[in-house]
Amino acid sequence: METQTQAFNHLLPLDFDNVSTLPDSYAWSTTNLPSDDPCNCMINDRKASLPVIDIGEPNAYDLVRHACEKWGAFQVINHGVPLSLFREIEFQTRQLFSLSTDQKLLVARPPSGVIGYGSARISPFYPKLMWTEGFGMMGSPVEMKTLCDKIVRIMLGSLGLTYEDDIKWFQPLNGSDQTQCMFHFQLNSYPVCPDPDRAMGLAPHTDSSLITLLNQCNINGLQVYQDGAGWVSVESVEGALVVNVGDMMQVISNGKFKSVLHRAVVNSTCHRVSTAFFLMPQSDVEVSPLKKLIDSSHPPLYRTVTGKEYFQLKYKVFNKALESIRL
Ligand SMILES: C=C1C[C@]23C[C@@]1(O)CC[C@H]2[C@@]12CCC[C@@](C)(C(=O)O1)[C@H]2[C@@H]3C(=O)O
Ligand SMILES: O=C(O)CCC(=O)C(=O)O
Ligand SMILES: [Fe+2]
Repeated sequence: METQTQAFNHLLPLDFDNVSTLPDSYAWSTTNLPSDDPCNCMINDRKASLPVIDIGEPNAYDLVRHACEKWGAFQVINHGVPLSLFREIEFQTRQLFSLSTDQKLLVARPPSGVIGYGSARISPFYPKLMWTEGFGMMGSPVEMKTLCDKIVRIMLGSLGLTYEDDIKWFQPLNGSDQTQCMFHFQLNSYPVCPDPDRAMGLAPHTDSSLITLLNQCNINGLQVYQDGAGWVSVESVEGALVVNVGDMMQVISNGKFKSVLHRAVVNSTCHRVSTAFFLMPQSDVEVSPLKKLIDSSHPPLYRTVTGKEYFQLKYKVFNKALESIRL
């Protein structure tokens, strides 16, 4: 049973600025754990490169499809989002996290909320605390909405689908009032860590989104899990965005595209920040495998679920959420 203090710890991050040794509550184990145990923070030095795809290229459809089937993620370039926007977002993110803890706690995220300052929402599912602090908000710059529109269009197109014909609820992302998508914008901060090999930035998880656009801000830390290879570092590419396949995309693609298991590790030399845009269905939207992907030899793998129902499930059974809606 969690003590009140433990429960409280899950909510509010440490004041990382005044810590010279890793507190035990933040010390993860690398010994006597299987390599694929989510609590094993062992950093292997395996390098495999996530595909870097120019979405302006004619063969982008095939490259995106292969990456989503094999990795559940890829890096995108020639995406049309100005570098100046990335730099401005990163500057403001660093300004925010450089505020004093008291100031940041003025906008603390409520225990079951998603908006505001606090520790990762997935903290309660792990025995140790994570070396991170985050700030969540709703909404997103129009450039990111447009890019999501482009990327989802390519992902669906690679399966012979279009969102106009096949996902009624996914309307053009240019502000049309029928759209039933929502955007969660997450800022992540990973302060310099005194003992990074025994700490965890953001523990293994899949995103609940359709897709997530992640900017590593030119400092490595993201790792994706690949069967057979284990944890693989994603080399940060200047100006590129990482595209994660989320749980909702695994559902609508009827399992063709895999929601990528990923985590973030920390370092002892620089304060890393990352920014992530989550493209989500609205709470009342019914999400299910797309009809054109179902036939006599490809039955639906998941039952219909609303956005709200899935998020509630995710924060109840966590990494068993997709399994729990399996048909
Ligand atoms: C829109 C969402 C995705 C998210 C849960 C949330 O409702 C708001 C916070 C999001 C975030 C950001 C950091 C990683 C993550 C796993 C988490 O703990 O909170 C994601 C959640 C998710 O994708 O399930
Ligand atoms: O900081 C990172 O590289 C990963 C962040 C992440 O996975 C998330 O915000 O969902
Ligand atoms: Fe994530």
